[in-house]
Amino acid sequence: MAPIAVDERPAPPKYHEPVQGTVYHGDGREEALLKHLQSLPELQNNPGTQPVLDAIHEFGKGENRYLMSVGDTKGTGIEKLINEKKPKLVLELGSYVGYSAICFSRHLPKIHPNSVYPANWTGDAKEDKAGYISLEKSEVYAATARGAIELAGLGDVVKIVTGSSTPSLKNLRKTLNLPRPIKFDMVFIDHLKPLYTNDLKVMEEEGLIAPGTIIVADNVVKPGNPAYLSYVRATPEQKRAMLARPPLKTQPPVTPNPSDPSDWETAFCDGPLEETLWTPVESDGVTGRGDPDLVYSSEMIGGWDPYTGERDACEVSVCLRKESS
Ligand SMILES: C[S@@+](CC[C@H](N)C(=O)[O-])C[C@H]1O[C@@H](n2cnc3c(N)ncnc32)[C@H](O)[C@@H]1O
Repeated sequence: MAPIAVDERPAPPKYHEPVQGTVYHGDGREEALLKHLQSLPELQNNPGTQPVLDAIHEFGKGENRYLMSVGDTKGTGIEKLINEKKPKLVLELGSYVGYSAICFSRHLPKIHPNSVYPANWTGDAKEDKAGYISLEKSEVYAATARGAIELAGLGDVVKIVTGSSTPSLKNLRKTLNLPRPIKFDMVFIDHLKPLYTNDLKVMEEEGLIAPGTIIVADNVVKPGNPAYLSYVRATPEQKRAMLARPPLKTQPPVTPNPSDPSDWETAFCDGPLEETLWTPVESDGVTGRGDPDLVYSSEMIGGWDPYTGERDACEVSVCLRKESS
């Protein structure tokens, strides 16, 4: 595993205290954000994507306006990755108000100018499809995201699917009328932290993740996700041994993050895999066994929360190959 890629830029200014344990979404701020964006004269008439991202970020600086977006520092690292790896089909878990969807999807039409985007997809398996599919549980947040994405001129490029992620993933091919196999080139996981591992396993089973897919998981330092890191850093042998054990009916104690930040690079390489035998209730009864034979190579991209100045990172895992068991 490569070391944490250090972001050389200074930490962003601190606009809010850490929000954990407080109400930091769902109190009307997302609807207020949409109204605000739609009221700004400079965002009407195709302003491009950056002014919309800047306006979302500015709004989030206000009192009780913190937004749980990926933000600029981690976002820039992922944008670099997109421009380097040139994914055609990108899947996101957790749209929220659309910041990451705008930030990442804006590169697709430049990289793949001749491809067909979701607004014009047909069922034709031979079609040269590109696009950004984003899953969001909340109708309210999805409405804000759609509005912001329209203002950014990306309405044809991004498709938001509302509903709980796990059943949405099970039904995704049908919902989007996509042929099988349909592998996504990149997946951005940024929804409910305990769901990361179960949903990753569901995507493996559904063939949405396969050799070549790059998976970027946000917030693996703040608040952290030891079970997820253990899964993507485990060997096929470790995963097979784990699957031989019965599923857990209750959530086991969550393993804490390492106390020394320099340990992040190697932490969880032999981590709490047993925690992934528990399926959160939010999975709506869909249990993922996953494909233990998939081999990943992982590294972290460092950055900061865009408003609190807390250090955070994304785990970038490349699916290298499928080992025969
Ligand atoms: C951290 S925010 C996403 C931020 C967004 N990716 C960005 O960077 O702009 C997490 C989002 O996941 C959504 N979410 C939570 N549980 C979900 C589930 N089971 N299925 C789909 N979305 C879910 C929340 O409603 C919230 O909008």
